[in-house]
Amino acid sequence: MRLGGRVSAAIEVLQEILDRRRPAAEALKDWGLAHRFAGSGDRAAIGNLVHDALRKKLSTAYLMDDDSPSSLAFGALWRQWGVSPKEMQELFDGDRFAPEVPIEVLEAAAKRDFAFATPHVEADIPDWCADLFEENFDDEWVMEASALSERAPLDVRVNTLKADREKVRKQLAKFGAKPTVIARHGLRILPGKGAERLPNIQAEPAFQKGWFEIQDEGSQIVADLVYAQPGEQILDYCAGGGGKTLALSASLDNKGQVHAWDADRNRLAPIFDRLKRAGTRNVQVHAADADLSPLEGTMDRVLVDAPCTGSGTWRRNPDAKWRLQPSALEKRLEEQVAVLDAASRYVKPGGYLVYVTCSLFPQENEYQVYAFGDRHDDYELLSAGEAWQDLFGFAKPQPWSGDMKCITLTPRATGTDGFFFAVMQRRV
Ligand SMILES: C[S@@+](CC[C@H](N)C(=O)[O-])C[C@H]1O[C@@H](n2cnc3c(N)ncnc32)[C@H](O)[C@@H]1O
Repeated sequence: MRLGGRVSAAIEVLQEILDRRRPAAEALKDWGLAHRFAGSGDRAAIGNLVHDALRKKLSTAYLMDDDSPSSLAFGALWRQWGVSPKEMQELFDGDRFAPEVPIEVLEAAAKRDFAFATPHVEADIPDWCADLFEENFDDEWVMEASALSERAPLDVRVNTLKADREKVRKQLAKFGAKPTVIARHGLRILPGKGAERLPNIQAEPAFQKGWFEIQDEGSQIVADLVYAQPGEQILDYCAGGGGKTLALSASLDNKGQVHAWDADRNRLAPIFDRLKRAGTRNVQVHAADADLSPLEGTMDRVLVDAPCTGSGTWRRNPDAKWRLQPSALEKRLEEQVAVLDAASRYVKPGGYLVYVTCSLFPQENEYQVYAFGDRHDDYELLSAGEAWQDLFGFAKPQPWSGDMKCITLTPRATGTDGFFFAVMQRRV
């Protein structure tokens, strides 16, 4: 397919997503099934254009003065892919599958700016989220939110049980992998531009051998900050697919034990293959209906990687940004209260309760931690700073912290997905 056909396809898929509120991944998959002639390069390019259009949906619609799928796709082509209207006309010339280039709209858009736009438009977030971002990031909130509308890199965590960073870097050097700036065992492959796709590194022998896992640098950092020490007993209470379980297990160097549990058995299912590939011998997976009572009051550390809105991951899931409703936030808040209270039972006196989200809303973060402290006077909120200094030093990019205790990672501050981290110690 030529560029024109790809743009037509992206418009068609965006129509499905916006009119029928379908998840982007589903709409793209269906398009691929219905157009089997399209090659993998075509599908990747169409996917890129759709995701880029969704990332900057509001700001592009504002500049184009139109929020139709066509304007969003052309706007993305112009603003994010760097194709000028004139180049579009040249590239589409003689392509019978190409849509007509809205030349006048694009020219008018190039003359407009955000001087009269409400800030959430420039920030590319739903209007009801603006106050939440402002509360978190003060007068930097628009820049912080905008950073969530860029493409995300592909990060991997080197599995120190089987390899070291240099060994894996050499294997992935052909994709431009470089050591992550903060995470100690990470490598980063930068996102491509335009139609370029990220490499399928899971097809690499090094992946099959368990030398690395795909994991955002922010997720690696918060797992490292749990500060699991060899010989300890750790409970990963919301283990999901086991991303952090695997990192914790590597921190323990197979000495001590990680107990992995999740309320949802389907989410836990992939963990078994991943553990096997990683060569971990110290993870005990507990079924969703297992009786965990024998673990009560015995864990050195309990990690609550809580269910949340995921607002810190909007770079990767731009359609989730527009689908999120206040009612979903309310539901997550209730779940977080329940999960923190339940998980705290397993911490031994003197042990640590770690609370993590991939949200950037203070309601899901600091507010939850402070409210937990009000309900449980046997817990004290500690500063994450010492562990940070010990693991990463202070010369690296620094996370946000409003209270000098809890920390928040963001694409703009730390170059990672958005994550919140807090640690509380149970009094002896
Ligand atoms: C952010 S995800 C976990 C991601 C995972 N830790 C990782 O690093 O790949 C949150 C998880 O919390 C689980 N969850 C939701 N409610 C829960 C509850 N009441 N108790 C335990 N887990 C719960 C969800 O099933 C989901 O897998």
